[in-house]
Order: sequence, then structure tokens, then C-alpha cells
Amino acid sequence: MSCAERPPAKAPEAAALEERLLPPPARSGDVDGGGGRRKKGEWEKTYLDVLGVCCSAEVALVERLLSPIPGVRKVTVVVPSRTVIVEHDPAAASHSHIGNKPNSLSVRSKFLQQLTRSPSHLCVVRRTPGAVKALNRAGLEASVRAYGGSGGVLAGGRWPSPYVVASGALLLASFLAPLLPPLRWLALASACAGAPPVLLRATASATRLALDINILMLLAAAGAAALGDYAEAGAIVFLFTAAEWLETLACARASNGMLSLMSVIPPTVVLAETGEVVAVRDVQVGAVVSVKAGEVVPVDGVVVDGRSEVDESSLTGESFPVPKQPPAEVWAGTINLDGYIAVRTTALAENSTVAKMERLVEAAQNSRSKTQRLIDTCAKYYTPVVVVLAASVALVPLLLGAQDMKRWYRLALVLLVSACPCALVLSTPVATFCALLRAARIGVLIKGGDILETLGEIRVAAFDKTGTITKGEFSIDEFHVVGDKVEMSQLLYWVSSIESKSSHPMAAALVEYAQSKSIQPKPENVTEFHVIPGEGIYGEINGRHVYIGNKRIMARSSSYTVPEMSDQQKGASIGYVICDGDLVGSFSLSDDCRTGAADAIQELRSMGIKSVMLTGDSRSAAMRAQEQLGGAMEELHCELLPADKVALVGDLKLASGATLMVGDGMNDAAALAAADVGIAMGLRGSAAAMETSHATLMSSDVLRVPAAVALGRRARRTIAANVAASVAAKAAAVVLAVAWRPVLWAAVIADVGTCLLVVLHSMTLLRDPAGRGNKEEVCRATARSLAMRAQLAGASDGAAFNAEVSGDRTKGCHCCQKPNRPVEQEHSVVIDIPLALSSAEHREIKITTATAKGGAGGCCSSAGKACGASTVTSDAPKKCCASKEDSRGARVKAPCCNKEGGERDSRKEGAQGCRDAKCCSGGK
Ligand SMILES: Nc1ncnc2c1ncn2[C@@H]1O[C@H](COP(=O)(O)OP(=O)(O)OP(=O)(O)O)[C@@H](O)[C@H]1O
Ligand SMILES: [Zn+2]
Repeated sequence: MSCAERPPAKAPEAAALEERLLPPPARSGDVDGGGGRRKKGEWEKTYLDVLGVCCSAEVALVERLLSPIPGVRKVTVVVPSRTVIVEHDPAAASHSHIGNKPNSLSVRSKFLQQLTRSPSHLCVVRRTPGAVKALNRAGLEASVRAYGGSGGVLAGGRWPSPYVVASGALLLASFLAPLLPPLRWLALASACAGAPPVLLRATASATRLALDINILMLLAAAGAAALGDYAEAGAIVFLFTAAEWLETLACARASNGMLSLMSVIPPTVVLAETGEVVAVRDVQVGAVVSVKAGEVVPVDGVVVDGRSEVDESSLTGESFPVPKQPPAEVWAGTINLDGYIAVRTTALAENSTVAKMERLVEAAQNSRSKTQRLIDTCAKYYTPVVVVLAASVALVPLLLGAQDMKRWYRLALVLLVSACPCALVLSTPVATFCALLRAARIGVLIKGGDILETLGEIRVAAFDKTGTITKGEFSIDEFHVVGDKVEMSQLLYWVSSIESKSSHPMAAALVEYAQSKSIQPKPENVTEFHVIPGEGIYGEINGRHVYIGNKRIMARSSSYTVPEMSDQQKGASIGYVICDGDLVGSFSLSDDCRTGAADAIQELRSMGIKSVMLTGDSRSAAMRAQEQLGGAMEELHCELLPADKVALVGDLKLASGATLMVGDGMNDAAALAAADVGIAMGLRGSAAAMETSHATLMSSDVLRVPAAVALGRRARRTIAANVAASVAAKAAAVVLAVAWRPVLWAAVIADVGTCLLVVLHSMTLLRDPAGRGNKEEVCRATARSLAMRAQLAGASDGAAFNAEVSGDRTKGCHCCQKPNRPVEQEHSVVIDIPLALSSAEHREIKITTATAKGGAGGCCSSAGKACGASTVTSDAPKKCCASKEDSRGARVKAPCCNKEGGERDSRKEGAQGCRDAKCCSGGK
């Protein structure tokens, strides 16, 4: 059996497969804590599809049934996806269930087939047949889900149960009763035919003295039959069971979406050196595995050999191939498209990004939002109140000797049917579930319904600059020796050695710069190292005490005053090197805004959200980013310490309301936590940020921020509509019954119909909002993919590349042909620098910019390179790299007003530095 060739769709021989997927118990039992193995005594999770879970009423039942099973620690019921997650001790469970395999071979082989496509941890499957049996005995229709597979029984195309079919057919036949009166008995038969599964569940919940929809419906049907309304009784049972079936289908679609997110990691990997095939969970950190074209990358790691393009959409939601060559990072679950790569593992399978993502999504879906908690509390009282009401409607008129008792009984039955708050209870979780799923698909991991709802309330968005608005890829503009204490080579050696210990984006640029001057860093010679937040770093090398950082660090470590900036240095970040109290070097570096950052901020503005920049970098660097954004930020705060950022976030919350903070999680973890919603940037960003922030952007596409806010708003609207619909439907059914006449089947339709409606309406959240086609996405994708390819191909000359991708610029966007129009906008910008450092500088500048802007200008200006955000149509004045005026008439020099179209030559100054910039978006 060759595991290397993994035919995902075909099911190889069942026995061989079982051998592979279900290792002998001895092996899984003796795992130790070492290496890639699971630790002894760790809990495992098994996922069950439980169709009988309809609303929160069944949650307690499921828990009661499963908790007593030995080895089961925790039972979690996810109502919207009808999933039960059983956490159990594999050792205990396997002890009591050795050889105890799922009963029917057909079911078993069916899901063994699914296992071929699913990850490793599935040996647990056979250890919980007890759970499945217990649930099925209570009529809950449970089955084990192949984790990561394409959905257990829930997978689409499931037919209605024979009970539903029989009930429907009999009911239909009974409609011929006017022609042949005895046929009316068929309606009663229809009720009986559909009843068994309902009866099973009703009994299960009656035994624990709970009142659920099954009991209510049975009572209503029995009542109707007792009153002689056989047709009504049949209709109640049939409508109820049929609606349940439809709802299951709908839920199946939603949860299938979840499963496709839990991507398809192969169970085995091939070690590159030996060709040996090992289970993915046994792969150690540092092992090199080979990944052929078309295969799924099985582990997180770095490419050490080969070259390929990888589809990362399962993680980032961005559907374009990303070129990879050493030493690029790759992630488990992404697809190697067209080349061979060897990957050195950097994390165990269970710690891979996709595994963490799975855990987060799962936890998010289990968490209850405040709306949901409120509704659940109301629902708890609703049912008993309505049942008591129904009882009094039946009994009081009887005691008073009313005439038309049949009418009163029917009214009581209508109330009884309306007593299940099913739709209301489902209104929030299903919508939240779908929205979270949608968010994950577009590469935004949101940790729960509460955060989703808060996202919809956001009024201010604060952005960190370095690594969030900008790429965090600095280029060194200048590097000087100051004084004659050291030589250049010595200085570069110190700086690069100490910087190799820092994770700040500037560090990488400085190390690279030294290497380009043939100086190799020697981090091992750095005896002491620490980071001074907001200032820079300190290191001891060969007995020297060296500080590297901004002007604050200079003030701290020397008696020098900050030298005047040269003209060349305006708009850059300036750094100083201080050795034993003497200023020995200075450098300047700059960084560019990310593609789409400007559009993201414009989009937020169009949604009525104010954008603010919070940066630890210098004022000039902040201004430069602002220029590149076309003046989109409404406030700039610079030279901030991490604590200043926290304080500012607090101020924004007070002044403007719900505040969103987007950061790369390096120096703004505290600010992210302080915001109402903190979004950490990127796959590349620290993994810790992913776990501590409220939400994570899996790609570096800032445009996902407005998308996430829009999704939050949509989710809130959907939930509100769901709640309104479910309340209105109940009210309408009762009003109709009181005002006109009690029609039982109408009440049933109002009940189960709204349930279905709520599910279907929530599922619209899974789709893209109307009017925002995929075109925009595709445009951006192609643009970026092309840009990256060009980068990899070493396109040294931007011109050729631009010509290739830009097509006919005058027509507008090359992919969607929308014209790129310059947009006039005027707004004031507040620039704020903390008082402590500079003289109180707080001024407002009126900036009018004409940008060929995404939203209004052409769908893909965000695509930058391809579509040319910088394109200016013929009627707009062309004044390349023009300067603009601030309100005082002072000229603010634009170093390169829009670089989207080309690359900046860092050695040249200002406008001359703009190579191929189809410029002037900043010009008036
Ligand atoms: N490793 C380093 N080497 C040189 N300078 C550094 C280093 N780390 C920090 N600095 C200096 O300290 C300043 C503040 O750093 P900090 O990390 O707080 O903010 P930032 O990353 O520049 O900006 P942002 O807050 O927008 O992410 C930097 O602008 C830089 O001048
Ligand atoms: Zn219900």
C-alpha cells in the first residue's frame, strides 16, 4: 500500500485502510510526551452528527445521555450544526471498547471512505459507539462524523425518512375523503405513521421531566384527533417531521461549509531524506518532508528545497497562488499547485496554524453571545407561560360552562403548538454560526458571537502603522558613520549582530543591508540583549554597550542632541547607533503602504467609521504613510509608547464609541486587548497574537477589515430580522386563532415554517453580499499574484512588468473595465504628537486629494499594480509628484506621491526617486 499516492476520492480496500487509519490500541496507548506524539492522559474529541437536536431543549437531554459513559469528560452540543462534541479519555474509552466497533459495516465503511480524506486523529471513532447507541436509543439519529471529512450523515442528498414519506402519502390520500368518506381514516393513519421518531424523542425528554417541541406537537396531534379533526392531526405530524427534515438539509449545507474549512490534511507524510512514510502526527519538528505537485502541505514549515506555487485559500481566503521558494513559510492545509517542494517542519501537527484555527472556530461556535443568552433566558420562561395559558384557555371556559367548547379546545391546542420558541432560539446561533463561517472563509477568524456583534457596532478604527498599514518591509535609504570612533565595517557588524536578535521589521532590513556590504552578523557574540519598547534595542557586543533606536533612545543613552534631519531623510524613519554613550552612526529607512490599505480606509469612511493611525514611529514616517494613503486617515498619532496606544484607545472608546484596533501584535498587544475588538494581522504575525486577540486576519489584506465590519453589521441585521420574524409569526398565529378561527395546521406552519425560514435566512450570511461580485476579489487576486510572480522572477525593471499587467490603462481597470475616476475629497486631519517629546504640536491640515480610488473610481484600484490606483484619466491634471499645500500655505513635500505604479529608487530623492510611478494622485 502506498500512502504517498493518496487518491482522495477513491476508497482503497477497507481492511488496508482500517489498518492505516486505526492503529492498534497498543500503539496509541503507549504514547509518551516526547516528540511529535500526544501526551499521555490527553483528552480526545469525537464529533457526532445528531440530527435530532432541534433547539436548546435537547441539549440537556444529550448531556444526560452521554455524561454517564465511562471516560467521557465533557459533552458540548453545537445546536446550529447539530453537532455533539464528546471529549473523552482515549485510554479509558479504548479500554472498555477494545474491538467494539460501530455496528453496521455499511455505516462503517461509509465513513472509512470519508476518512481517506481526513486528518489523523480519527482512531477515536471506534471508541464511542456507546455514545452513538445511547443517542439513537432516544431517537436522536446520531452518527460519528469523520473529523475533517465531508460531513457524516449530514452530507447533502439525504432522503426524508420513511416515516415522513409514509405520513405524507397517507395524508395526501386522505384528501380524497370527500369522494370516499372512509378515506378520512387515512389522515389518522398518516399521523400514526409519522409519529414514531417524534414519540421516541418525546419519551426521552418526558422521562427527564422536560417539555420539548416533540411533546407539544404530539399533544396537539392527539388533541386534534380527540376532537375528530383527523386531517389536522395528520397535518401536524407531517408538517412537523417534513420541516425538520428540510431544516436538517439546510443545516447540513452550513456545517458542510465548516468541514471544508477544516481542511484536508493528509494522514501521512513522506520524509524527504529516506522516502519513509510516517503518520503526520508523528512528524517531529525539524523533519524535512517532501510535498509533490497537487498534494496538500501536511505540516507548517519552511521551504528548504524546490519551487512552487501554493494555494493558501483554505487559510487566508485569498484565492490566488502564492509563489514559494526557500526560505518561504508554508502552512499545513494549503495546496502545493505545480512543483516539488521540501518543507522543514516548524510545528507539530497538532500545533499547526490550521489546527489552532479549527480549535478557535469551534470554540467560537460554542460560545454564546449576549443576545443569545438573553433569548435563551426568555425562552426558558416562554414555554411554561404559554402552556399554562393553553391549559387555562381549555379549562376556564369549561368551568364557566361556555357553549362552544370545541373552539376553546382548538384555541388551547394552537397555543400549545405555539409554545415552542424554536425559531426564536435558533435566530441567533444559526446566524452567528454562518457569519463566523463566512468570516473564516474570507480569512478573518472571529472568536465568538459577541465579538461579531461588536464588530457591527464599530465607530472608530485605529490602525498600527508598521506591518499593518505598511508592509513592514523596510529599505535602508542611508547609513552613515558619525564621528571617527568606529569604521563602517565595525558599525555594520555591531548593528547587524545585535539586530539579528530583534524581531522588529527594521531589524531584518538592517541585517540584510549589512550582508549586502559583505558583513556577516554574529549574534553569538552578543552577550546581552533587550528590547526597549517604543525606543529600540540594547545589546552588548565584544564588551561594548550599544543602543540602536530612535531619538528617545538617544536621549536615554547619550548626551547628544538630535541632529537636524537632512532633506533626504524627511519622510523616513531615522535611527541612531550609540556606543558607550557616543553617537557613532545614523541611518534612515522607509516602508511602503500595503496594497489596498488606502481603499480599506476609504471603505471604512464610507461606512461612517473614522480611521486613526497609532504608531510608535516618527512623525515624518507617519506623514509619509498618510501621503501614500491619499490623506485617508482622519487622525495621526505618532511616537507613541505601547502604553500611549492603550491610553489613546481608551480615549477613542470614550469619545466615539466602539473602537476597533488593528495591529501586528508585536508592540500593540495591550492596545489590541484594550479595544472593543482587537484584530491581529496575519499568518506571519505572531502565533501568540492569534490566540490573544479578539480576531485574526489570516492574510495581510487590510481590506478584510471593512469586510469583517460589514459582516458584523449584516449579522446583526440578520439576527434582528430573525427575532422579529419568529416573534411576529407566533403572534400572527395566535391572533388569527383568536380573531378568526383556530386553524391548527396554520399554527404548525407558523412554528416550523419560521424555524426553517430563520435557518435559511441566516444562511444568506454565507454568501457574498449582493452587488459585490467576486470580480473585485478576482481582480485583486490576479494583480497580487502577478506582482508576486514578477518579484520572484526578479523583474528588476518595473516598467516591463507594468506594461504587462496594466493593459489599456486609459480604458480603466483591465479586468472589469470600470473607468478609474479621480475622486475629490476634502477633510481635515489631526496630527498629534505626545507633548513630552516635541513642542505641543497639534494642528489641523486641510488636505484635498484627487485619487483614482477603488470604491468610486474603479473596482480594482486596490489592485494597485495591475489596475493602477495611480492612474489618472486624461481630464485630471498630470503633475507628477507634485507637492501639496497645507492650510497655512506651507508646502508639504511629497517624496513620491503615489508609488503604486512603480518602484521607488531609494537612492534618489523625492520625485526623482519615483521610478515608473504613474503619479500625482496627490497633485492638485
Ligand atoms: N530593532 C530595532 N532597531 C532599530 N530601531 C528600532 C528597533 N525597534 C524599535 N525601534 C525604534 O523604535 C520605534 C518604535 O518602535 P515600535 O515597535 O514601538 O513602533 P513601530 O513598529 O515603529 O511602529 P508601529 O507602532 O506603527 O508598529 C521605531 O520606530 C524605531 O525607530
Ligand atoms: Zn424546537
